[in-house]
Amino acid sequence: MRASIVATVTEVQIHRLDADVPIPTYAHPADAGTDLVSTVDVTLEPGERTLVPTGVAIALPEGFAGFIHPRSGLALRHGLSVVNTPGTIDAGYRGEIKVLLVNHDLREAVHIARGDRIAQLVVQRVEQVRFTEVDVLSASVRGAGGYGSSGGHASIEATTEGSL
Ligand SMILES: O=c1ccn([C@H]2C[C@H](O)[C@@H](COP(=O)(O)OP(=O)(O)OP(=O)(O)O)O2)c(=O)[nH]1
Ligand SMILES: [Mg+2]
Repeated sequence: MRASIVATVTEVQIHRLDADVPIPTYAHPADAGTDLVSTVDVTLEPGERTLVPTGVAIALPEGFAGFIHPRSGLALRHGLSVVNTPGTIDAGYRGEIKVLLVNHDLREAVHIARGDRIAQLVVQRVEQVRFTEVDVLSASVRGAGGYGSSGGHASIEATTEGSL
């Protein structure tokens, strides 16, 4: 019989700078992200970026960070994304969470209304490390290979001709 896994929930303090903003919740069990809303009406012309307030400030425990990701539906329908995706919310940050939105659509403006869900916040455990300088790094299988060194950038025509 499989042992049941009980998820532990980490409490995070939240302070609303705007009383109308809902406390973020997860839309479905096991969702990674909880949506953030805009507290302003704003229009982004094609290619434009703007910093959007969300009306919330949080106090993450040490050892955690928040990451602001785009919402895929808005990205698909409107080309709306986050410039610095994922935006990093440090555990020590007590200011208002803001989202640096960008309109990647080449033709259409994106209209954001106050209360619209504009991005999602993913809270994760993070590590700090101590860097130790060495003259030669430990060996690895990958070595310095990167930027497509493992292949996978052949055209679709090439792969359908059996070059997988
Ligand atoms: O999308 C973002 C990114 C950052 N922040 C806040 C929380 C974060 O803790 C702080 C600093 O972010 P970051 O380190 O990315 O910015 P920086 O340009 O390096 O500024 P700083 O010198 O203040 O660290 O700004 C946001 O509200 N939204
Ligand atoms: Mg920084």
